Amino acid sequence: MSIIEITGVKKHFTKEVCALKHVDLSIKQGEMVALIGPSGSGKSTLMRHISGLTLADKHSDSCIKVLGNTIQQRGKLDKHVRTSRSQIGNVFQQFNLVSRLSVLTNVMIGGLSRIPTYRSLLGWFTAEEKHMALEALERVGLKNVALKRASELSGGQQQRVAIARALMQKAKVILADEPIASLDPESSRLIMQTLKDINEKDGITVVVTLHQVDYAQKYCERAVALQDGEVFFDNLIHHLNEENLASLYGSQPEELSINDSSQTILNKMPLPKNGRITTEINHATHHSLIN
Ligand SMILES: Nc1ncnc2c1ncn2[C@@H]1O[C@H](COP(=O)(O)OP(=O)(O)OP(=O)(O)O)[C@@H](O)[C@H]1O
Repeated sequence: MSIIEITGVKKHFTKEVCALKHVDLSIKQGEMVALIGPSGSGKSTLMRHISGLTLADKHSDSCIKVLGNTIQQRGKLDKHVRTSRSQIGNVFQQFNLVSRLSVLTNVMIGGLSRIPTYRSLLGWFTAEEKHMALEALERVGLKNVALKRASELSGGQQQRVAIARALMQKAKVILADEPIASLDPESSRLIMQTLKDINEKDGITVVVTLHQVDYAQKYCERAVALQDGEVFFDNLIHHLNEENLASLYGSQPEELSINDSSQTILNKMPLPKNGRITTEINHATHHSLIN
C-alpha cells in the first residue's frame, strides 16, 4: 500500500527559483527511504511539501496524499490537513524542541493532537501520558535525561528527543530532514540506528534526507535522488553506482566512490547555489510555516 503519494509537484519560490520542476513519487508503507542529492536540489522543499508546510505552485496539477488523505492539491492545503498531519512526525532541525521546557514535556507535546487544548496549555498531563513519554524516551536511549531542559542536550540528543516525540504522537510516517547534519559519527550512527529500529519494529515509514551516501547505503534499502528539482534516481540503493553518483554530485566517477567517507563526499560536493544564504532564508521563513 502506498503511504505517501506525490504527483506532479512543482514549486517556484520566485519566477527564477524553481525548487521542484515536476516530482512524482510513491512510497510504500514500511519503507525506509533515503532522499539524497546535492545542496539546493530540492530535498527539504519536498519534505516540507509532504507535511503541508510549503505549498506547491497554484494552478499546477499537483497532489500530495499521506495515508490516503490529501495534504495539498493544486497548491491548496486540504481542510482536514490537521488530522492528516497528526500522523506525520517531523524531525526537522529548525523546529524540533521548545528549549526552555523539559525533555519529558517536549515528548508529551507530541501527543497534543489527542490532548484537550486546555490541558496542554496548562501543562497538565496524566500519569499515563508521562508513562508513555518515558517509554518513548527509553526507546531512543534518553530516559535518564527526561527532566533536563531540552536546551541542555547535545544536537544529536535533541534529534533523538524529536524521534521520541514522533513515537508519542503515534506517527505512521517520520520525515527526518538532515537529522545527522553536523553530528559526529557516533551520534549519527545512533540516530540512524534509532530510525531503522523504529522502522523495522514498529513498521513506521521513514523518509530521511541525507548528504552522506554511505549512511544512506547502510541504513536504507531505497534511495530517491533529486537533481535540480527532479527525480534523478529512484531504486534500491544497491543499484546506485559510482557513475550515478558522479553525475548526481558532479564529480568524475573515479573521484567519488560509494565507499568514500561522508566527509569526503561532502568535500567533493559542489557548493550550494545560494550558499549559506539559502539556509538563512529557510530559517526565517520557517517561522511563517507556509510559503
Ligand atoms: N524559502 C525559500 N525562499 C526562496 N528560495 C528557497 C527557499 N527555500 C528553498 N529555496 C531554494 O529552493 C532550492 C531548493 O532548496 P532546498 O533547501 O529544498 O534544497 P536541499 O536539497 O534541501 O538543499 P540542502 O541539501 O543544502 O539543504 C534552492 O535553490 C533554494 O535556494
